Amino acid sequence: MTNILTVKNLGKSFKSKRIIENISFEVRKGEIMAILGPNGAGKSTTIRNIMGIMYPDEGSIEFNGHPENTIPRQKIGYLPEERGLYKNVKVMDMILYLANLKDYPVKKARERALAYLAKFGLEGKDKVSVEELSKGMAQKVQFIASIIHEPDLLILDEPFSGLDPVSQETFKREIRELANNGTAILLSSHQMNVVEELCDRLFMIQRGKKVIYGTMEDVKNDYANFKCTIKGQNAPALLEMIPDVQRIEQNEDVTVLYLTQDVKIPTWIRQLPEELTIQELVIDRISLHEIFIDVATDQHQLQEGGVLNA
Ligand SMILES: Nc1ncnc2c1ncn2[C@@H]1O[C@H](COP(=O)(O)OP(=O)(O)OP(=O)(O)O)[C@@H](O)[C@H]1O
Repeated sequence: MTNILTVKNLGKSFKSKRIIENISFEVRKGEIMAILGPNGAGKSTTIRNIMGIMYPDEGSIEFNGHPENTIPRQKIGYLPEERGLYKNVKVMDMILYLANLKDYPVKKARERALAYLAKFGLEGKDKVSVEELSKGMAQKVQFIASIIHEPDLLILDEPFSGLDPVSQETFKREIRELANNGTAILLSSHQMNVVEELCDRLFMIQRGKKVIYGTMEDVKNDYANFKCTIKGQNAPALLEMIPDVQRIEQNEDVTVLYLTQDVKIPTWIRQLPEELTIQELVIDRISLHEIFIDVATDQHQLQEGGVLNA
């Protein structure tokens, strides 16, 4: 697949503090790539460097074959983390103003804006001023503004925050459709269930450094260890006898045993102590949400270098 964006060995410091270090990844045509990490990990700093809002101290950024200083930024769409639209301007004027900044034909932008407003349930809001919109409505308008000019690369920083579940579904559908039509999408989100469902690949960053990079499938295969949930009153001493357990969590009569990476489930089940009280038992893999928590709290034993091949 064609690389639309190539980020190589990006590094940035503020004063003497290293914020991001050796960040390298690609975003390909037609894919949804997630950039994930705990608060303060360096996601927005990475995005701001890509957008040319700040300049990297080290490394390079290439977009569609263009090096950093010649990137045609009108082919990039950006929904920033900080939402901001001019308050006393009409919705349509706002969208057309932003389309014009991207050198996009006004007539075409108006047609697209009306179609998108209708798609997002905002028919008739084109003549309303931005300050009359609810937070979710304003976010939809800002999303429309970020895609109005048919960008090749779309960068979405926390696109789902503040949206109700129905609007989240609408956004998810639209983002998938844009990718299916060839847009390369880089998306930052803290909602792991949405990321798991929507994204093709992910890049996880912690304290400014890459910790996981790969397809959703590879990440799940390599990091989503099995966990066993047992319902029944069991003494900690008995649970601690069970082999291949990395961590035990107990909450009243529910115990979750987090298993080590290469455990063979049929063999493991046969080793469970006879005395164990089992009213219910479920074995499944941990979710991306749990992988994230493990990585962010340094509980996961990452492989050497901690990185998958993307
Ligand atoms: N202009 C700045 N000056 C100094 N430090 C900064 C500046 N911008 C960001 N930082 C620091 O850089 C680090 C990374 O911040 P960044 O906003 O990139 O994180 P993030 O991963 O996007 O976090 P969040 O999930 O909270 O949005 C933080 O420690 C932050 O305090």
